[in-house]
Amino acid sequence: MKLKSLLSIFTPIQLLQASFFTLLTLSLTLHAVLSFTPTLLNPHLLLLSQHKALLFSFLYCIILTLLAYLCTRPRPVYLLNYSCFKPDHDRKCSYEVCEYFVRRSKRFSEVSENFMRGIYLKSGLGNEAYAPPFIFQTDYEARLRSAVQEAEEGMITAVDSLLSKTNVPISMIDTVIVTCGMFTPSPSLASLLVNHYKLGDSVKSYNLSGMGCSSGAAAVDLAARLLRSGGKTAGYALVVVTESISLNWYFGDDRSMLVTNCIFRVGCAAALMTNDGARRRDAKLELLHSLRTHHGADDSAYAAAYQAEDTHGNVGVALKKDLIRVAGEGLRSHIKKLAPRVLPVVQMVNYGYRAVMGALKKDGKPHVPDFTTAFEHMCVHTGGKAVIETVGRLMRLSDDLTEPARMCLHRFGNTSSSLVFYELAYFEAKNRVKKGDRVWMLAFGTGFKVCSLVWKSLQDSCMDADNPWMDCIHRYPVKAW
Ligand SMILES: CC(C)(COP(=O)(O)OP(=O)(O)OC[C@H]1O[C@@H](n2cnc3c(N)ncnc32)[C@H](O)[C@@H]1OP(=O)(O)O)[C@@H](O)C(=O)NCCC(=O)NCCSC(=O)CC(=O)O
Repeated sequence: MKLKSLLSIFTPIQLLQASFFTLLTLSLTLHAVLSFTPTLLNPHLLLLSQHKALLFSFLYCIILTLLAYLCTRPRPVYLLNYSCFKPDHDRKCSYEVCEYFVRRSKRFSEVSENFMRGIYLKSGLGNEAYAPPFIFQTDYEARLRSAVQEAEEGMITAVDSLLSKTNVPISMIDTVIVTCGMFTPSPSLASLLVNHYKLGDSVKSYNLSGMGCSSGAAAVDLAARLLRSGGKTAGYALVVVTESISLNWYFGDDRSMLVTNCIFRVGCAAALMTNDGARRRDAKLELLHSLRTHHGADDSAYAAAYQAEDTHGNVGVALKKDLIRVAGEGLRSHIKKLAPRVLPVVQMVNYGYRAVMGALKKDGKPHVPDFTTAFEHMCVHTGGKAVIETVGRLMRLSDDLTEPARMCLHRFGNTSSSLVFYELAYFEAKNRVKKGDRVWMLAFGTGFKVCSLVWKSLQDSCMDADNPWMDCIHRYPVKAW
């Protein structure tokens, strides 16, 4: 660690110059030693003296390789901590609340009411996921005000909680990234945070939108890239992953759009990331890999989840039935890229061998490597019952491995891009994460994107006081479907 921080003071050119100088000094020293040593007394030195050119080239290569490794190795990025928003108890959206809202709003046909009831009952959602504030208003009208309220409540609560846990002064935050897929007010939600916390004028803010449920992973990836490119100075990036579903409630009769109403619920997570090596001992996780694959060049993948107007002009997000196939295809191609980065050598060799044999036999059955050898914990995308089932089937994951995803869907619904943090919180609430464990977060997003974050745990986890599972973890796991 000390050597690394010492080396980071120099530019690569200076390091190269230093390596030449070291080589020259070494050569001269060795030459002097060999010239003055009685060769008969030391046969090893005699051998070296006869192959000086070889020896020096060898030494030179070693030094250069070492320097190249140290210069190009990405700076570690840590997740200091994170917080998940848990709305008030009275925002719980039970079956009765849904039924009451749907009937009283008088905005749906009887056929649509029956369809939503059927989907809701089969969805895997329990009675405790949270609805947006407007559902509890008497006029049942979603307005800009309620959408801002929904986003603001989640962001401020999660960030307040995070800052009090991490003891990082506001003044140290130099980057703010907010991701919110479907709601883009002006000024942006990132600016809302800058204003609320009175952040300094040098803060860099980024506001991502329209990127679907994988944008939480994309925001973490962006934060890591910014922190790594920031040179030697220690930086702190606040990443807020939220969604505001108020203005995206669909009032119409298109079935694929009605599915959205049934599974999306309120959620938000805030994470503080840093490249400050001095905070390593306080950090929860270190980011080992991030991988994003975009499958939007394919028309059916692009259209799998799509915001549009229905035939009567009502705006909604259609979750096409084809989404499940698209997610499976995307995942297959994603893990081909992920495998070489994370799998142990033995698994990789086995995977390569099976892939070659499969291609020779042309049996059309792609071999899926055993990712349980690469990760101790998996936060599988909680996009919906069928999404979890597809990931489990495709990757041959046991029910134990998809348990956190199923429980997350049951307790919080599809909270969009923040869902992987709710899953991490589940692992922590169950005290399952130990120091050194590797955690895989896998998220899908409209577009169609597949994103992976691979973390290493830096400490044995325990349940933080603000863990969203705090008051209910004793009841989980339950049978969700
Ligand atoms: C909706 C479900 C809970 C339904 O559960 P089941 O599979 O048990 O039910 P089922 O297949 O019998 O379907 C019940 C009825 O609903 C219809 N149905 C199901 N899915 C439909 C859809 N997407 N569009 C239109 N109709 C649909 C079926 O045809 C059937 O109608 P009939 O009875 O008439 O035959 C599940 O299919 C599911 O989880 N789907 C995936 C949801 C999804 O797309 N999630 C991704 C969110 S997007 C995301 O996470 C990423 C992002 O936003 O970026």
